[in-house]
Amino acid sequence: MPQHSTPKIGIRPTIDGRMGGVRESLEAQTMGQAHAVAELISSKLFLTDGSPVECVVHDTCIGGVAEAAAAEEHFLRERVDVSLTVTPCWCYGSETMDMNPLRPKAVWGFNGTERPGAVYLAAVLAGHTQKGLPAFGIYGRDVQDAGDSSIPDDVAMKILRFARAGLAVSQLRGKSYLSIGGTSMGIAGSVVDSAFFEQYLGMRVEVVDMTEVARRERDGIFDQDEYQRAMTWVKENCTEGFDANSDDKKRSRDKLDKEWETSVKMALATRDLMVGNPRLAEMGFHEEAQGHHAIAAGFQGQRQWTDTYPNGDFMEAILNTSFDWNGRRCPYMVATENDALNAVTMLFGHLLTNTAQIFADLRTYWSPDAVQRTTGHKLEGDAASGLLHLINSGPAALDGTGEQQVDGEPAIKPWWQITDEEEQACLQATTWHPSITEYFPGGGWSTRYRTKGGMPATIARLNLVQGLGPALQLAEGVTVELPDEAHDILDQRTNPTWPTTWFAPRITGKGAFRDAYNVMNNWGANHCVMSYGHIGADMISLAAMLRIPVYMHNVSDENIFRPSSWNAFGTADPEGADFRACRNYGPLFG
Ligand SMILES: C[C@H](O)[C@@H](O)[C@@H](O)C(=O)CO
Ligand SMILES: [Mn+2]
Repeated sequence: MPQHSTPKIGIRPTIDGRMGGVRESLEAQTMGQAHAVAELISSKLFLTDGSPVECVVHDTCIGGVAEAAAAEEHFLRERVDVSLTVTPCWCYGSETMDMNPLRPKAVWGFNGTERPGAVYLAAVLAGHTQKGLPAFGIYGRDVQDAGDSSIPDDVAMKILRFARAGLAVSQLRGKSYLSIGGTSMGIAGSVVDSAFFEQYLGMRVEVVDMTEVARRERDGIFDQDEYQRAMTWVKENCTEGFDANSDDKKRSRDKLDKEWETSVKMALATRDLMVGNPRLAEMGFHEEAQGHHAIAAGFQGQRQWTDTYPNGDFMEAILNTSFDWNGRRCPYMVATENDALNAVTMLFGHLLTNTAQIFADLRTYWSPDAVQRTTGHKLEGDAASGLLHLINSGPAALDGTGEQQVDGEPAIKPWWQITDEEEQACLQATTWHPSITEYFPGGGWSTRYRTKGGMPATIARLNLVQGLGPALQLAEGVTVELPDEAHDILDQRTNPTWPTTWFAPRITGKGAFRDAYNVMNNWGANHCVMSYGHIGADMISLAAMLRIPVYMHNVSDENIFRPSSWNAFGTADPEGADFRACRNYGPLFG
């Protein structure tokens, strides 16, 4: 099996190059600042496999171009895909700067006045702006004393936001999106655009026909032992719920049992197609064992597959979840209906948080009046402006039940922080139902749950706009729990065999956030992704690194952190400036 390296963050301590007093007096402080930043990042940030993020501090301070070149060679050897330059003092701007065009970069200039770190920061950022190499500038609000080795909170917040976004870029780069099948029911997001993946994400698109999944099922090309274990686990942990089909559309028990078997095999086959499996090599399937190096995938399903075979609901739901019969593990990002643009949005959310993502249709905006008319319930508090109904067959991770906890509140956690009890609670809050035969003639098992209320969450969507390119939209808000009776009335109007999340966007009174109706009305497609937490600001930093403008968000101005050159495209209207800056720079890998 091929081996792959993990991305690292490079720390560049830059220094005033004048020897004979100035440089020597600053060496210890500059190196100390670099190590403090490395320590901050490695103690707070983790890769998706749960390992702490490694930082590479260049072994010498960088006082001029020879040392800058040595740092670059060092970073290329170590797979440093993200760089953070730190300094407390004046340094020679264009001689010390990181000029690698693909590497997201930031500069922290110490806010002190004994030595002019902020003057260097401004000078080097001017260089970055002038040369078309955007860099994030970090300048603490309050002056620190020369000997102060601490990292102020506002600086730490920006360092971590930059690092999270930069690591997301580096984890995308070089990977594949695996399109299993083609376009589903005319959904534009599943018209997979290779050029977008290549130019904006540094990824490639791999395509396999859905018949490959059928072949693996037919010929038993999956780990047979694992399959047995998975079936036992499913019988113990996946509780069957009601069959919502009319009597003439109900499928026989024998057929339903076979659908379970196929569903589990589909999960094994899809995962192996994405990331490979050494067990397949032991069985003689050496090519299959390698997989497609996919960090995300999509399964067309509807209609050609689902008209004949069980749908992808179990496969998508379980792969997107943070655990299965093998215990807790990193969730795979698998989009239903092969909606590649939602898959990318899931990837953004996942790489920024290490958590499972909720893929959903944005089915309905329920106004307070409509809810009151149909249920008698009055929406109040977070829901006063109305609710968005997130629901879809299949791919919403079981983590979306909200049965994990942070500080006693419903949450979705990185897979390595989830406890046995929380895993069990997610499974128990979920029931599995025979899919609706009229929609899915080939059958399959759909998940049903109801997300707990009170979770801070962000919904997002990447759209492709002809003539403009990609554009991201997002809305921070909170999940809402309706009283049982009201929930049931609204749920029964839809497909009650699918998971439901009631989401209330945070209303700002401005633009698309005048009210919840306008959030729905301005959504760019049929799908969205819900991520745990308020991650809009992190998404905005990530989008800027990739030169993807964000056209609708409710993140407050103080939390927006983009490369400093964005300011030169206009400061009064940051949303408009973002479009101009992204257009000016063009796609990162294009
Ligand atoms: C069953 C239906 O075809 C649904 O899958 C459909 O409404 C969608 O999810 C569209 O995104
Ligand atoms: Mn859908």
